[in-house]
Amino acid sequence: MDLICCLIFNDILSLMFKAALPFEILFRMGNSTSSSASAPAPVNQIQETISDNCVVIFSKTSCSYCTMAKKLFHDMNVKYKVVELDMLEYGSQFQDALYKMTGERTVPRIFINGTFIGGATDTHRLHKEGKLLPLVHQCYLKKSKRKEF
Ligand SMILES: N[C@@H](CCC(=O)N[C@@H](CS)C(=O)NCC(=O)O)C(=O)O
Ligand code: FES
Repeated sequence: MDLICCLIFNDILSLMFKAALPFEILFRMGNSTSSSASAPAPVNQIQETISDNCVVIFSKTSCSYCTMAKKLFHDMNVKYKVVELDMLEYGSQFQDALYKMTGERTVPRIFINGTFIGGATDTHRLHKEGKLLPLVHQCYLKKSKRKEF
């Protein structure tokens, strides 16, 4: 799909969703239950999400690169947490926070074991080099060791 078309489509879709969905659902990310006044800053929410989940994909629902990244993990039978930025009222602020944390505000932004590993292209390259699954397994191991104590 043409990238510019994709981006315009992304924005239209995002506006449609924002009009249709109630405020609370749009604002919340993950299991957060706080109201807009007391919601933690995007960077803190991102930190919490990437430390709670071995694989996190910051994505947009209409983005084919994002779909490819999700499919890669799905096909490896690896559970992942997706945050669809175009479904969040403050998705753009999350992208700003991701920019601060990773140097880019593009999607997908993928984290494994709390560490940023790159976008879709980087992730596919890591997979080709046989380096992706070991990163996931490192995280599983770390979490299972924590449970032992
Ligand atoms: N090489 C990058 C390309 C990322 C990219 O250009 N993403 C576009 C969408 S496909 C983007 O995020 N555009 C800005 C936006 O949607 O906010 C990757 O593989 O992740
Ligand atoms: S928005 Fe078109 S591939 Fe990501």
